[in-house]
Amino acid sequence: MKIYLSLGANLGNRGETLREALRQIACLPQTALKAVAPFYETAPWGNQEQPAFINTAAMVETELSPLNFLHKTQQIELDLGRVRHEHWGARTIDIDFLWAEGVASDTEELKLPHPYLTERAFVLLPLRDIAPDLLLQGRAVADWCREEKIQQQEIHPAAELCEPYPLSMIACVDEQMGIGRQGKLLVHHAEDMQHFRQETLGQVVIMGRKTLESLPDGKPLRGRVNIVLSRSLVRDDVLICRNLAELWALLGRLQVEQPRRKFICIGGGEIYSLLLPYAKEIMLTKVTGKFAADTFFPAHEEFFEAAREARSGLSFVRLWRAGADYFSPRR
Ligand SMILES: Nc1ncnc2c1ncn2[C@@H]1O[C@H](COP(=O)(O)OP(=O)(O)OP(=O)(O)O)[C@@H](O)[C@H]1O
Ligand SMILES: Nc1nc2c(c(=O)[nH]1)N=C(CO)CN2
Repeated sequence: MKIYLSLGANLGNRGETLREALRQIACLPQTALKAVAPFYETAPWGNQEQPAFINTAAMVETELSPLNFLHKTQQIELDLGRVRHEHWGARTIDIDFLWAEGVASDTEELKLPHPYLTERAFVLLPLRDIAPDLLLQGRAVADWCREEKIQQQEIHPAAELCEPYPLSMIACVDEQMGIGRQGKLLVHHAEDMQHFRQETLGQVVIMGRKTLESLPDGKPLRGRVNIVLSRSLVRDDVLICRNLAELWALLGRLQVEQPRRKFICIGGGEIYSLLLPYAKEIMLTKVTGKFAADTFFPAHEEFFEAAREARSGLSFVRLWRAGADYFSPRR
């Protein structure tokens, strides 16, 4: 069954809370996350004495019953720290059911379609991004969005990543998943250098301090936006993020500037481990042999092999996170 959801947050790290909620929804049993709308910054509706919200919409396909699915999303709300609960008031996270295929319900616990579905721009505009033709009371979502009372409500694209898994990773590994020894790559393979260049050129690369220092002359990579995750580094030829919250804020701004750029993590070991939970794609170059590495690429059982190409004695493997094949329209 298809279910459309509305998600909102106006306390804490709003964007990351929404992405975490989406990741948890994508992991629910018998459920696939199929579409996620861009995130919007929205003025509070109802009680206006509260901070602005970030809102989005999502579509899942689930074999769970609507009530069972509702209980699961309520548990996710609790896990993400939703404590205070006043009607139409501030919240860390709110997950509302908007519409479920073939289901009408009018109990206290579950009202479907959602009673205010056609009243609120923060619900309708994200929904239009993923389901413009969905019929609500006989009218398409895109048509509802043209209503004057919807047009008057304050809502703007948010400078936020909307994809729950926004990152790619690229690495060259030996047979033991080793990536380096004593701060250096295990092998230098011209074909792999060419592949790395091709995959990263024009994109945004994210690395740790040690990886930056291991680049030729310790300089940033040309033709790419270089981001370094480091608590202490000070220099002005790269963008520096002190923690993940700063990284998400920076990537959100970069995505607004140029929506089609990829965010590619290029290492090293600690940064791969830190960022793997947010990756949807891994590009691994596999080298035959064992090179006594002291640094390794982390375990990644939640990924499956989507493509493989053998060239010049190397295997170029593309892995994809299971369940991360959702659609996310670009603005
Ligand atoms: N379509 C629905 N989606 C989510 N919760 C619903 C729905 N219909 C009824 N409920 C019930 O509403 C309660 C949650 O209400 P909540 O306080 O989140 O509403 P609200 O978000 O403040 O208001 P609104 O639903 O108008 O946005 C839960 O107990 C839930 O069982
Ligand atoms: N902009 C905006 N306003 C709201 C929201 C929300 O998600 N976005 N949720 C509310 C509780 O239902 C009340 N008001």
